[in-house]
Amino acid sequence: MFRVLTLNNISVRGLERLPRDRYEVASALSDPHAVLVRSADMHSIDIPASVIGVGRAGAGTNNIPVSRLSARGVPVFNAPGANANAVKELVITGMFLAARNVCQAWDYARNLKGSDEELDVAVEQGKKKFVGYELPSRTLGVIGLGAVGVEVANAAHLLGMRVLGFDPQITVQRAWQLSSGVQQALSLDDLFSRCDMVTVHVPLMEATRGFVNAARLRLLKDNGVVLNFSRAAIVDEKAVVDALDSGKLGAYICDFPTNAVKHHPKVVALPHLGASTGEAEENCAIMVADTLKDFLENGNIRHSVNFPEAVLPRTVNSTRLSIANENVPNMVGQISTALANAKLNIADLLNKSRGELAYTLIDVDGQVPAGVLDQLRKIDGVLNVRAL
Ligand SMILES: NC(=O)C1=CN([C@@H]2O[C@H](COP(=O)(O)OP(=O)(O)OC[C@H]3O[C@@H](n4cnc5c(N)ncnc54)[C@H](O)[C@@H]3O)[C@@H](O)[C@H]2O)C=CC1
Ligand SMILES: O=C(O)C(=O)COP(=O)(O)O
Repeated sequence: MFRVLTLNNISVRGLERLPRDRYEVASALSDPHAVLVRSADMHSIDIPASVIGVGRAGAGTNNIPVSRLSARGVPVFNAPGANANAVKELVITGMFLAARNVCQAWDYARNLKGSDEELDVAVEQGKKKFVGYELPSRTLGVIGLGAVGVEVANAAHLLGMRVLGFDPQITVQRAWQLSSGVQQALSLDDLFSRCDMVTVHVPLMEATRGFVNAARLRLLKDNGVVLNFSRAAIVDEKAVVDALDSGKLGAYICDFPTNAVKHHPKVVALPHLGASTGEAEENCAIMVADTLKDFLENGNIRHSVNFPEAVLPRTVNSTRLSIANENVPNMVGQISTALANAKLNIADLLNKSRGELAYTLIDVDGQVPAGVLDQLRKIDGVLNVRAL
């Protein structure tokens, strides 16, 4: 029986993928094998030693202590692309909110007082304050061309905007998906200096923290717009408020209502709604539950942010060993020697590495005695051994 601890509400459609006869899933249980999480902060909690896998039903993993878990040989999984359409739709909504001053105009209208005839007069007088612009007259810069960024760039291009993209590590898969009408910016500064609107779709990490800063905002066209549906700290909020106050920025549209920005009249701050659609919640939960199940039951690794992709079909009449280890020389040699000394025959083997970590799946004919597993665990650099 596998025990799975949930730290956030996870869509039932996903949890249904973990059959009750083999899985106990609850928001409070002891010695869990795995954790399912959305945005709950795992940095501040003790993750029990029993945990062998963590699944993020979403994209960003900055709420998870990934390097601490890597050192324990624990893969962290996410659900790449599963909520990208939901985020794209809200980003495009945000562009319209900014271009047509929708929130400020709505606020004006709902606060009008008087008879309907008086309201008509106030409407006709007041509407000139909210004159907007149309998207095809503007240039959008998309920073980060991953699952969300590519969708946003393609949609904006279809709306008639000129679109520039910047992502030095774009994958071949995403480059294939990107509309050929999206032009490449050579650097962040190049992008900012050629755009009216900029939207960020990068993970929060040291390299991206505060990289929408005062110097870059100065490069943007006047009355520009910044959209941030990634993470609050990617944007230097003080610089944004200064730019809003000076008129350099016309609007900041974001998913993070911090005290620094939420009351500003030119800010629209939503309560982290990017992935909050029924469809996205289901997609993410299903994808991550399937991934976690295949890992727990077969040791296969897909969609991990710290481990290599490692998928090996199972051999009949064999025991599967999954071994997480440091990526150092002679690990496979030591592992296969230990198995040979125990007169165990290897039927199939897969060894993959990623950065400082490596992962080995081995199908061994017959049963593997517990003593052999203990020997494998004693090999210097081995982080985790399971027999499945
Ligand atoms: N508001 C919300 O509810 C949601 C927010 N997010 C946020 O959006 C982020 C992006 O999500 P996805 O597109 O699904 O992730 P992704 O991993 O598919 O794409 C991220 C892209 O950023 C690029 N990148 C990394 N560092 C960069 C840099 N310094 N400059 C330019 N590009 C860089 C990567 O090469 C990658 O292509 C997530 O990490 C998360 O923080 C994602 C989903 C929902
Ligand atoms: O997927 C992401 O990165 C998100 O930010 C969505 O977060 P959530 O699952 O809605 O708490």
